[in-house]
Amino acid sequence: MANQQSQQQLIASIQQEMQVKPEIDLAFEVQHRIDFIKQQLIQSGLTSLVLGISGGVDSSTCGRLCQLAVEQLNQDLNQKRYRFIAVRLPYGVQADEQDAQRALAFIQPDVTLTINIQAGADGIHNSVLAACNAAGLEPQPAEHVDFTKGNTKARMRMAAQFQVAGLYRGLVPGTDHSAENIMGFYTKYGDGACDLAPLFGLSKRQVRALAEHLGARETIFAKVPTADLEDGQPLLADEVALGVSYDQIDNFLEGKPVNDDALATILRTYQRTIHKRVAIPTPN
Ligand SMILES: Nc1ncnc2c1ncn2[C@@H]1O[C@H](COP(=O)(O)OP(=O)(O)OC[C@H]2O[C@@H]([n+]3cccc(C(=O)O)c3)[C@H](O)[C@@H]2O)[C@@H](O)[C@H]1O
Ligand SMILES: Nc1ncnc2c1ncn2[C@@H]1O[C@H](COP(=O)(O)OP(=O)(O)OP(=O)(O)O)[C@@H](O)[C@H]1O
Ligand SMILES: [Mg+2]
Repeated sequence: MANQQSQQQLIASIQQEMQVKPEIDLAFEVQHRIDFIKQQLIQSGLTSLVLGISGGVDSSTCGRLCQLAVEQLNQDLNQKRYRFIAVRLPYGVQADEQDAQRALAFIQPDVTLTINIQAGADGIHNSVLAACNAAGLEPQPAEHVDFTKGNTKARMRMAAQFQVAGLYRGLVPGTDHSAENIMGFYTKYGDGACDLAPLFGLSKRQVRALAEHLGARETIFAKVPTADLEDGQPLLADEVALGVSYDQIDNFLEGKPVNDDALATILRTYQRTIHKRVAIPTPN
């Protein structure tokens, strides 16, 4: 009984932290998030937004919101002061490149850059392995090596976006929403590193609904989510990696019924990833 009560309290506190509304007004959410982006840009004194566009629904939605934000700012000022820089960041040739091109066509960014992260990611990855080997550290299983290399790819994308932002007086938005945030399903200081997170407070299905409302085609708003980080498992679906469906995660966030297995996975994963959501620990 006491256990049940403490689990209910834990669920309620996570739901409160994630800030997802059970129902949303799409037009309101779109303008609210555009206003947030505009305000962050004005407050920073910077003039660009720089975001990686993968072809997935999260960056498509966030990218379109960014483009609309700079257009509104420029219109208000009656001059072209602000711009959105979309960045394609393939590792070599991306298997779903066509989706990325469709995303760019939907976003209509002011500027598009393509930066191949393969040389950078391979370079640091191979140097790390060589140094560990030279020091006599024990070799790790191939799958584990590939998994950690995947996080290096995400951090290489982060480095590229922040360098563009540094060069062109920009902010780097992140695409993390509450369904990823609750699961800590992002690379710490990789795609988790950003200056603002315009999609926070939305479940995955709400992000899809925003994309559809913004005029995205079904190929974009219904695309199967993938981090696509591992060499050995290209286009691995998030839901396979997570061991739970976004439908169940969204139900949890929106206060709707969730099955017992999904609930256990969500609570366990939330607790395992607390370190990603808190401030960096420091001694007192
Ligand atoms: N308890 C603890 N307290 C403080 N720090 C702790 C910690 N446990 C790990 N850490 C630190 O965190 C590191 C592990 O975190 P991290 O490097 O993020 O690695 P990790 O969480 O193990 O992996 C990232 C996961 O996010 C997924 N991902 C990444 C990027 C994008 C997307 C996407 O949806 O597109 C998904 C990826 O597929 C993978 O499943 C450890 O190496 C350690 O430095
Ligand atoms: N190949 C890539 N090119 C450019 N940016 C990328 C690439 N892969 C990942 N990113 C960046 O990292 C972010 C995190 O990836 P994530 O997979 O969570 O989002 P997504 O691909 O936009 O949507 P989904 O989660 O539905 O696949 C992306 O939103 C994007 O900003
Ligand atoms: Mg993706």
